[in-house]
Amino acid sequence: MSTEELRDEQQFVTRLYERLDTLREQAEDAVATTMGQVTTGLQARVERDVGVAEHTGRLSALNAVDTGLCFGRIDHLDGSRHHIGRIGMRADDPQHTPLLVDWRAPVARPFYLATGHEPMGLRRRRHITSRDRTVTALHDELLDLADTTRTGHESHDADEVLLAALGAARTGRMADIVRTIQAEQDRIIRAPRHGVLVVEGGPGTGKTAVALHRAAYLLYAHREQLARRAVLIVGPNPAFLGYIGEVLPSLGETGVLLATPGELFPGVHATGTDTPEAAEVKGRAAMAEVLVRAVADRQSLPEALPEGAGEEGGTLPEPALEIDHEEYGTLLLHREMAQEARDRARSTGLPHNLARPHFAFRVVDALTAQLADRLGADPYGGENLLGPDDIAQLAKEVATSAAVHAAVEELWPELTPQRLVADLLADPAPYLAPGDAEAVRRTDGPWTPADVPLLDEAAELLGADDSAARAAAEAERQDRIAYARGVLELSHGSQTYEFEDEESEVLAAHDVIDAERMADRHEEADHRSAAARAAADRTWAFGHVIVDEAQELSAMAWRLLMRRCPTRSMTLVGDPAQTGDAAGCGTWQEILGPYVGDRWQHARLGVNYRTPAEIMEFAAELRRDRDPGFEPPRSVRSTGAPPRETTAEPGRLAGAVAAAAAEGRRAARDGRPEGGEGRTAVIAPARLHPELAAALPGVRAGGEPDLTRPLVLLDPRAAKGLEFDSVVVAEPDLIRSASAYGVNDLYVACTRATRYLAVVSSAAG
Ligand SMILES: Nc1ncnc2c1ncn2[C@@H]1O[C@H](COP(=O)(O)OP(=O)(O)OP(=O)(O)O)[C@@H](O)[C@H]1O
Repeated sequence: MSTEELRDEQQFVTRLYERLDTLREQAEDAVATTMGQVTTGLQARVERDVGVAEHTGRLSALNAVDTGLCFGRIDHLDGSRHHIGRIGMRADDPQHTPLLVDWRAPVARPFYLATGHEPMGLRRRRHITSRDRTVTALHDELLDLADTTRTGHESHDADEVLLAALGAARTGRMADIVRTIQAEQDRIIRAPRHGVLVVEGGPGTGKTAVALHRAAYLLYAHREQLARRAVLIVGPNPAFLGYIGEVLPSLGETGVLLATPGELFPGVHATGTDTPEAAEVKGRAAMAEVLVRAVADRQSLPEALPEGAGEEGGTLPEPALEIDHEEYGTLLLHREMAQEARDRARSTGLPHNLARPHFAFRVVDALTAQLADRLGADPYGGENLLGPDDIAQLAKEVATSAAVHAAVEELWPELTPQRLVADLLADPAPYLAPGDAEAVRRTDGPWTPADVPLLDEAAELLGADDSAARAAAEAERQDRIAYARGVLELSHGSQTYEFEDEESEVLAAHDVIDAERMADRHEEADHRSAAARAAADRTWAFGHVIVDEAQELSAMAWRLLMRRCPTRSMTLVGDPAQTGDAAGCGTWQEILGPYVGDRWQHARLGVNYRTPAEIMEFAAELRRDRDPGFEPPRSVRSTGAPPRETTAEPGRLAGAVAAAAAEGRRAARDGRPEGGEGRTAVIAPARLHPELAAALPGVRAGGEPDLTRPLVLLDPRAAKGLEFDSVVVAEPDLIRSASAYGVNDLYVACTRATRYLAVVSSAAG
């Protein structure tokens, strides 16, 4: 190995870290100075907030990229070269010479795509491996086959760096793949932002990794728009979100909201669970229609008055609502009057709560006319004796009457989504077939994830009368715009935090933003990040939405997500063979057709980077019972070790699982020159957890699993999207056949391991 090359590279990397430290210090100073500014007046506060947000954003990006700051170099045929890293950096010289190219910059692309066949102008590609700030290895690939110069670091296996990454001990937290993105993945990561892109691929093909790197890429390429509108990433459960939560920060990106579908209705914590039947019924597209009917049914008409009631003291000729006006005595709201008011209110096309004032207005109008007839009637049969002023006064007295308010409330109540959905679930019989109604009936208990799309749909149908709040917000915004004009002058010299590669310009604020957009940015700086504000706002429109495990979402959940993304700029990743939830939709066309017709793109990933070939073949065989032609993705590695299948004596399951887990932990640890004990998971049906937890060291049953512990116990559904060095699957037949699971869940469970899989069944007996 050429020590000279290594030394030169180390010198360069040391220089990069020195520059990083300087930039960091500058950002820290800038944060401290800006925060310490004594401000008086709104303009000064806005200026300070803009500054603090800008500097803290830059500082957190700089803090996050310390590990593996620079990981590659490309040498061009013309003799020029670029170092590739997590962020772009320029030297502190008058020319701002580029030092490090951001991996997302177009200049960096050949690092990921060039091959001997298509070298893209490259002579050589170098992978730089470091530990902390020390360069530990170089791997060079020669792309110009005519080149005879050698560095002594030529890699004999082009996949050496990739295989080392794949074989590394797992930590319970997903790592980024920025050093080793493969060509098929790179094309998806950098696909255009607009439109819907579906990424399909079997287990371990990098769908999640690609989706996260795509988010980072889009935030880089469209920072202005996406920083303001934020990116939403939807994942199946909280454990999964915890598992992927560090990838984007390690790429210097924080403007992203991670959420499960059950977390997308602000103010509601969906802690309950549904039976599979209930979740399936609640997820059907037909529930949207059910909610429309439920709302319409709450816009009611007067029923016949009881015998003896009414003006003449006898049965009324038609149904009417009796209203005891505080001053004028009994008023009668006839069914016909109410119907007319209801028709007019409905014809506005407004949501229920917003149409309510229209209904109330008509009712007041009709009752005023009734009262005027009564009070102003000419005993000699002439015209009504009341003038317009008298009638206006009467209308006021009708409109402010508590009794009239109560009548309006009875016929057209103000509704909250929570009340509507709770009432519907308590009494679903009028809307659903008997079996379905039985499945969803619930009179109390916490909200469930499947309730959330119903609540959101209900919120759409009901609307909230927030006109006063909106008017106030708009007035405030106009103020900010006025002050932003002043700030733009002041920030003449400030730059966005693209201190990047040579492709991107160094943009001064005044070049790219006008006062209005600046005002919006100030609003963000004022309080929270766009992602935090988006989390609290049901009507937020995200700049881009990424859905992982997209095959799990119900039709109702899709309706919710589409509302959050009116531009339909979305990336959906999933694998229909891993669908567990009965509410999960059918084909992509069925899912997307109602929203975008056939205008969506499809990309497929075909290489499994996680699961060794032997384990993958075993898992695929499980599916072939049902689907004889099933072909899994091709594994990039093989270990030579087939999965271990053991049978426990009756009553000894826990002991056998514990023994397999202990062996799994050894397998996770052994033969690692770089150290690390790895992670092991026992995946078993939830009802076995108490018994198994008692036999597994340091493991608890119930609660959110802590994936950073060396050994965890998981339900098959909770294992979705995760990975471990070693996995023990307990009672596969139970997973395959239990009503709560199915063969897809067993397939998911068996494809989580990077090294070792054991399957433990109880002997029949
Ligand atoms: N190019 C790559 N370089 C290094 N590691 C990679 C690469 N692509 C994928 N991996 C690794 O492969 C593993 C599987 O990736 P990921 O979880 O994204 O797959 P997936 O398709 O979402 O799987 P599943 O559908 O089973 O959840 C992860 O450890 C990921 O880091």
